[in-house]
Amino acid sequence: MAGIETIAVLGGGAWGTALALSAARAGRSVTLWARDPALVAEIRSRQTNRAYLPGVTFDEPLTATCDIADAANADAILLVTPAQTTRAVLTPLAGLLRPGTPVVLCSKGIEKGTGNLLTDTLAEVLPQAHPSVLSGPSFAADVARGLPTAVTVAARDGAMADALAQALASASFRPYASSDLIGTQVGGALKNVLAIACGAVAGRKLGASAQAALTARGFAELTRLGLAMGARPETLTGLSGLGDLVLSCSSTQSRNFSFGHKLGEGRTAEDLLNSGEKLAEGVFSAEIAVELGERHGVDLPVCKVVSDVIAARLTIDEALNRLMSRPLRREAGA
Ligand SMILES: NC(=O)c1ccc[n+]([C@@H]2O[C@H](COP(=O)([O-])OP(=O)(O)OC[C@H]3O[C@@H](n4cnc5c(N)ncnc54)[C@H](O)[C@@H]3O)[C@@H](O)[C@H]2O)c1
Ligand SMILES: O=P(O)(O)OC[C@H](O)CO
Repeated sequence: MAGIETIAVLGGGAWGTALALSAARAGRSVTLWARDPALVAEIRSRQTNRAYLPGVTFDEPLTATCDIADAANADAILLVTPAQTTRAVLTPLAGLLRPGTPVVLCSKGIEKGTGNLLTDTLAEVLPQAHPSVLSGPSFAADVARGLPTAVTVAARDGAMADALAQALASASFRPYASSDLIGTQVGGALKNVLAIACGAVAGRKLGASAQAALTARGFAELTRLGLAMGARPETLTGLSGLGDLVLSCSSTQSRNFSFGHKLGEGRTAEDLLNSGEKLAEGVFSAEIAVELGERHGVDLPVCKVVSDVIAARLTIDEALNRLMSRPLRREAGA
């Protein structure tokens, strides 16, 4: 397999910019596509992205463009826009992408309306692409600053996953290759929903014991759904599953945890969404995760209460009562 030298990153937000910087540090030639001409101008003139990565000056030069056609000929494309925009962002590449080009989905979510994992959407829009996923415990601000990070990079074909890991690896960024596309995506999508639940527990001041219990029971949900959908157990206990769950369920740096924290303090989801809160993917994935669970015959009680709280069908206290009054059961057979 030929080496991956040129990389196009689609998405000029926090994670897209951080991954572009990280790939440049790894020695790749990187083009960042963003839809906002003002941001592209800022990157070209100042090598900064002050709105999404305040305080970070790029240590490696990035080429920026507003024309998505400039991305089509790269050896690999990283898609890093919000999960619900995946279809719209990929569609213009349909007639441009060379067969076999790896498209690495770096967003974490499930497509509303279809219940698709993002690789299913990719297969519908760009069937010629080689489907790949990057996920794991990694805050954009940490990666942008070159703090040590490890992630999972999965591709349909293990040799492609190895090539992508090789291309993205640097002294501070360590990808582990995998061929489990399903497991890698289920972990990233569900941890966002579960982080909202843990944030709400913290915001409602229910205690560290409750937060740990919810993290563990959340992991049981993530595992049940992942296995029912065909994930490998070792992926679910790896970086993109348990690793990312632990990070997001314990840190106020997580936007999903932070969103939940504000719910716990009494704000409503509608109010938060209307007041320009930062992107919290779990808000959009919660309901569809519950639907996926129903489709696969899997019970997801924590995701269900998160979905109900977001839709204002339940208060935080009612959610707690619902979880605590469920019939007792054996832990292993849950
Ligand atoms: N920020 C992180 O630490 C982090 C880490 C890992 C994964 N992720 C995932 O990466 C994805 C993106 O997150 P982010 O942190 O970069 O979000 P962000 O809010 O910082 O940036 C999102 C970017 O997407 C752009 N965008 C929105 N809609 C678009 C559209 N229709 N077409 C083109 N561009 C559009 C916005 O202008 C913005 O530049 C999410 O799925 C998130 O879960 C984020
Ligand atoms: O800020 P969050 O909650 O979107 O989390 C960012 C990353 O997904 C953490 O791995």
